[in-house]
Amino acid sequence: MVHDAVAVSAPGKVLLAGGYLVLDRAYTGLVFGLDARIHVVVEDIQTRNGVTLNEIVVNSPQFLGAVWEYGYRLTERDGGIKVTPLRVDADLNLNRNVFVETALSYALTYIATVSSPVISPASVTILADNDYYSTPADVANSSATPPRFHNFGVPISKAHKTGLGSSAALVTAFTGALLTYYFPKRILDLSTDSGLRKLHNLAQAAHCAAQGKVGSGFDVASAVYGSCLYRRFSPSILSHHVEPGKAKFASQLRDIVEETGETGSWDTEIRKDAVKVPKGLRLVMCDVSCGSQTPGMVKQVLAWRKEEPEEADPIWTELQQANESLATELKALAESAETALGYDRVRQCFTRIRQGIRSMSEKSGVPIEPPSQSELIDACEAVPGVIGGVVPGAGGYDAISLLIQDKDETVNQLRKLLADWEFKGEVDGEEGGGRVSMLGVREEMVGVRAEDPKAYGDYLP
Ligand SMILES: Nc1ncnc2c1ncn2[C@@H]1O[C@H](COP(=O)(O)OP(=O)(O)OP(=O)(O)O)[C@@H](O)[C@H]1O
Ligand SMILES: C[C@@](O)(CCOP(=O)(O)O)CC(=O)O
Repeated sequence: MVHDAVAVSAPGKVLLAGGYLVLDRAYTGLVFGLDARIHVVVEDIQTRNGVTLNEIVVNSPQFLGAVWEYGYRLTERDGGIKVTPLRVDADLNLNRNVFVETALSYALTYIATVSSPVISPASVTILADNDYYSTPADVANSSATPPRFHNFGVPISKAHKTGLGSSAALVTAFTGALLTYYFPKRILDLSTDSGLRKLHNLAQAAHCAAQGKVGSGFDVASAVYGSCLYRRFSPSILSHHVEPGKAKFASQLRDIVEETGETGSWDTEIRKDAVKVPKGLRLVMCDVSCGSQTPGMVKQVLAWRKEEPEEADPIWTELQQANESLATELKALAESAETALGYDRVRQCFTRIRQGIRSMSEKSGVPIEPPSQSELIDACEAVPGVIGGVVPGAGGYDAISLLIQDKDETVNQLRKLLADWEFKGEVDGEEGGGRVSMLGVREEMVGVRAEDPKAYGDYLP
C-alpha cells in the first residue's frame, strides 16, 4: 500500500539546570527545547520499471556517505521486526548508524504489532538545522546567506557536534514520522496527548537501546514535549526487555509503549506550566569549538557521590533548591504585569547554581565548570543585558548557555566579546586555543510537530 508523504520535526535541547541531579528521580531538571530542529521526511520509494524493492532507505544528505539501506522481516516467536543493513560496508561496521537502525526496528516492530505486519518500502530523509554542528570557519565568515540545511561535506562521525542533543531529536522525529506514515490517524495522532505519550515511550526505549544505557531521558522528553520541568522515569521500565528478534520482544515493546502488562504506567513527570521565559529575555548558546568531551564524566561524578554522600548530599539539596528557584522566578517574572520587577532575583539564582556546580566540580575532581569556562561565563555576565550564564547538562567543554535581554545591543556586544575571545581548553593537561561563537538558536516551547513534506523539495535526494 502506498502512503502519503509525511514530515515530522523535533527540537534540540539544553538542560539549563539539573545536570547529574536529574539522573535521580528525587530531583528535577529544567530543560529548554531549542529552535534547532531535526526534520524527517518519509515517502514512498520511487521504483523504476515497476520493480518494488523490499527496502527502507535512509539518507542524511548533509553528510558524506550517509546513506543506509535496510532489509526487514517479521521474526518468529514474537521477536518483532528485525532490520538488516544491506550494504557491504555496514557488514564491516564501517558505516552503521546505530540510532537510525535501532529507531527503525523499534518503530517497525510496534507498527507491525498494532496494525499490519506488512510494511511497505519507504525512503526516509533526515535534515538537521545547521546549529547542531559547528559551522566551518570559511562558511561562518562568508557574507553569503547559508543554505537552510548546510552540506557539511564530511562523514557524520567527523562533524563537530555542538551538544544540542542531535540523537534524541533524530530518534524522536524519525519515530514520529514513521508512526505518522504507517498508522492511520485513528490509531495514532501526534496532535493528541495519547499519541504524544506513545511516541515518548517508544522514542525513550529506542534511544536508550541505541545508547546502550538508560540515561535520564530529559533530551527525548524535551524533543517530544518542548521546554519543561522534568522528573525522570524509573530506570526499571526500560531495563528488562529483550533485543529485537529475540522471543517476546514485540509484546514487551507494546507493553512499554502502551503502559500495559508488567511495565504498567510510566512515572515520568513533565511540567510544561512550570517553565516560562519572560518577555524581553531569551536564551543563547555559545559554542566552544575546540570543545573536547571528557568521557566518563557522569560515571566519575556518580562514583564520587556514592563514596562521599556526606559531601555530595548537601550540594544536591542546595542545587535542587537553586534550580527550582530559577524556574519559579522566571515564571513569576513572565506572569507579572509589573515591568519594573527587575532581574536581580533571577541573577541570584544563576550565581547560586554556578556556586553549586563549582563545588560539585571541585569535590568530585571532574571538570564540570572548568576554569576556562568560568572565565568565559564571567566575561559574558559582565556584558550589560546578560542576566546569567551556566555550563548546561554535563558541563565540560560543550557550549555554554546564557539568559540575556533580547536586544540588538546586548547581542552585538556579546558577539564582539566572543569574536576576540581565545578559549583555552585544558585537554589532557595541554592547552588548546579555539574559537567561541554564538549559535543562532534560542529557546523553543513546542516539541515534536508535523511539517509540510513539500517544504523540503530541494533538499530531498
Ligand atoms: N543528521 C543526522 N543524520 C543521521 N544521524 C544522525 C544525525 N545527527 C545525529 N545522528 C546520529 O546521532 C549520533 C550522535 O549522537 P550523540 O548522542 O553522540 O550526540 P548528541 O545527541 O548530539 O549529543 P549530546 O547529548 O551531547 O547533545 C550520530 O552518531 C548519529 O548516529
Ligand atoms: C549528566 C546528565 O544529567 C546530563 C547530560 O546532559 P548533556 O548531554 O551534556 O546535555 C546525564 C543525563 O541526564 O542523562
